[in-house]
Amino acid sequence: MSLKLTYFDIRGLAEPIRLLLVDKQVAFEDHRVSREAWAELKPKMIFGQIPCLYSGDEEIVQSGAILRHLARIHGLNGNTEAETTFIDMFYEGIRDLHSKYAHVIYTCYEEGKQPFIENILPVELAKIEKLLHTFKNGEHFVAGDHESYADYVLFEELDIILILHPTALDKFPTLKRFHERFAERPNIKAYLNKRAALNTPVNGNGKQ
Ligand SMILES: N[C@@H](CCC(=O)N[C@@H](CS)C(=O)NCC(=O)O)C(=O)O
Repeated sequence: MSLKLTYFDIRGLAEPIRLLLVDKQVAFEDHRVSREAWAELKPKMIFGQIPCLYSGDEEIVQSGAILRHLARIHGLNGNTEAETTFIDMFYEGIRDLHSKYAHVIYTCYEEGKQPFIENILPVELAKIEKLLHTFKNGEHFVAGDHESYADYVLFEELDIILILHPTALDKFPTLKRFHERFAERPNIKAYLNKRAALNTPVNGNGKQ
């Protein structure tokens, strides 16, 4: 089955999907559209937005749906209903933090960055760290012993938070260790090195 992931040449909402595919060594075309090409493509998209994963004849949009689709296929969606529910819950919690992050990045970076770092980030990270302790004390993966799609989302979120505020995880040792461990996974590490050389922007407006 041929796979093509269409998104802008930024990390944004596609990056956890790319990380999952790279880590699991799933071959895919990493199709990055320019703003000019996007004007033509937009009307053809189901919700007028990307990322879009083309899987054979199937066209899948909505980043969460893409992640869960891949998670079901590659065994990254938990082994029991309770695990799957926990993974989804964890994912949605990170999405909430990401919405707050994206609000600052896209609407009020200059005046909003510092208040976000001081007032919002510690509160949100504390909740996520607490939840990460649920299985195996957070020493392995979100769902305990085995990987899930939420790991890729958590890693990317922590990674971009560290760009915004390099000491953000200093008071959150479990999150910090998770981030360090995940970055050392061989396929992830190779991808991160390649990405660093390309200097892929984090967000669409150049703010990070
Ligand atoms: N809920 C969607 C949101 C997708 C979205 O906001 N995509 C943005 C890029 S991050 C986009 O396509 N922007 C261009 C546009 O709306 O014309 C998802 O999770 O995939």
